[in-house]
Amino acid sequence: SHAWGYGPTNGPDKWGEDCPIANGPRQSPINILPKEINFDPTLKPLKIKYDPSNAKGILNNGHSFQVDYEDDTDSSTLTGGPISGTYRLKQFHFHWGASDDRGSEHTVNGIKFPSELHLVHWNTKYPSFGEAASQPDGLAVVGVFLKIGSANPRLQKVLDALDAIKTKGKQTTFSNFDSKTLLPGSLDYWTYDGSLTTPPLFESVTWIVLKEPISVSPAQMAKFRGLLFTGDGEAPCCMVDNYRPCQALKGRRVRASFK
Ligand SMILES: COc1ccc2c(ccc[n+]2C(=O)c2ccc(S(N)(=O)=O)cc2)c1
Ligand SMILES: [Zn+2]
Repeated sequence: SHAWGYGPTNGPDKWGEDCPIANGPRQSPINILPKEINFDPTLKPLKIKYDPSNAKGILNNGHSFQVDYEDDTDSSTLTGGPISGTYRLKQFHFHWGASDDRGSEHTVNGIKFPSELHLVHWNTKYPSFGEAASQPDGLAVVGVFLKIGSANPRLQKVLDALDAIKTKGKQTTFSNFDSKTLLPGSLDYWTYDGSLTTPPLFESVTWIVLKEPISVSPAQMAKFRGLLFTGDGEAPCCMVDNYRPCQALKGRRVRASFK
């Protein structure tokens, strides 16, 4: 089977052929309708503790780019919020569009943002990320919307590394980066039970989507769009529109940590 992607022959509408769970009961992303969401007073505040020295490298994986973290100790963790126990930061990555009118995976009242950041954490009750990735309580992903505005200085170090990883499979060292600086001022969030938004689409993710976006400038968005889905020597295909459309809620409840 040809590898999955975001094109007309291997995109989200085709993923169900290799991944039947694509039509499962807890798929992501979803459209968030704030008016239909209940404030849940039992939800705790998010507790995020990241150690900048855990940043390892930055990789173009042919679907997005990701910054990978050392995850063999509890030095970069997510606790509190809707989750119980300790989840370790594994990587963060983005999804974005070919133009500013689309690119995010989750939407709010049907509105698409130009990009969405995902910080991926795994439940330390399991021995490794790979083990946790397929468990119903295995992963917790913090989603942050990017909104067009002034240039975001916190993104600059990530963007400056992209020239070195233009094509699929390229990676370079990326050290001493505090991904906490990517978060907005408020940690108010919506949360629901969902899935990975790319194959294998495992229904293993507690989604924690922050209400407040962070800013990104048009010039910074252009840098994301300068990456390629394709590898060296292949006909170049711009890495854009690497987002999955919203999936059916199928009776799931979305909760808010704020009034
Ligand atoms: C065979 O087991 C796996 C497990 C996970 C895989 C994966 C392939 C790609 C991405 N992942 C991921 O880790 C992954 C995929 C999607 C997301 S997302 N966009 O945050 O939902 C996060 C993480 C394979
Ligand atoms: Zn993602």
